[in-house]
Amino acid sequence: MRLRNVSYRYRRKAPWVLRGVDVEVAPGRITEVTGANGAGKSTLLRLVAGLARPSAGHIEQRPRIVGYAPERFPSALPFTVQEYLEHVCRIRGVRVADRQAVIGHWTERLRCRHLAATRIRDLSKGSAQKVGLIQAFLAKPELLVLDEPFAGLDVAAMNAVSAAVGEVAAHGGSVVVSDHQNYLGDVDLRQRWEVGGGTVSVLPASPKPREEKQTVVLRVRVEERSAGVAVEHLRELGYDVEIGGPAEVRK
Ligand SMILES: Nc1ncnc2c1ncn2[C@@H]1O[C@H](COP(=O)(O)OP(=O)(O)OP(=O)(O)O)[C@@H](O)[C@H]1O
Repeated sequence: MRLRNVSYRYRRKAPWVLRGVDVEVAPGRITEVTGANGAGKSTLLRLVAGLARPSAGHIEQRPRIVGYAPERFPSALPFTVQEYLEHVCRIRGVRVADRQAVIGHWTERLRCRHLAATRIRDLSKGSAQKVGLIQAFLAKPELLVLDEPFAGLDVAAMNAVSAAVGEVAAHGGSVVVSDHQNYLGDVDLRQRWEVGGGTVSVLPASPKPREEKQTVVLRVRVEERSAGVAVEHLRELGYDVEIGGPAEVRK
């Protein structure tokens, strides 16, 4: 997908937010978008996702299935979480037979399955943010556009989102994400777009220095029959998991 000489302003005669942007989004690549407040990052992401049309220039070869999560999820929606996600599955063409499994997978992964019957307007800010992210992942996006996805999330959810972003790219999807918290540090970033002064500069993503993180080892005891599920969840959250045999567990 390519943005060719794209310019954007919100109204005729309003100041240009972006001028002559020429950038490419390649399959399997994660692009991090940075820039000061008000530089035009959200505007650029909406153009990439197809939610705004360029005032000049054009966008070619946008993938068909686009997942987009806005910076602030519109939490006044009159649905429960389950109703909303079913609705999204319907409009995104997720097969009827797969819908419950897909919704279950993502709500489990982001630890909000227990909120299925809660009305979206009654969710906490972080939980609403999770639902906003889940709807972007539901239909296996070929292009995933996330605007500050980590704002307001707890650490487990941040790890889960970071891992899910890596998976979309590993399956050949393109990902464009603004992340001023630098939380995407552990995924394989390929390029960075710096938005400023109405233009977008393409920079190689400087590999983030891997900090020596302090780690601790936790022993988690689970029933043998639940072990597979527990290991799967922990690995999805990005934790290193070693499996001890029954003798070791009983100690
Ligand atoms: N709906 C709108 N109508 C008119 N102007 C807008 C609208 N949305 C954004 N703008 C203007 O466009 C410019 C870029 O805004 P944008 O939200 O894209 O920046 P941003 O880099 O995402 O900022 P932040 O880091 O604060 O989220 C700003 O000057 C903003 O005031």
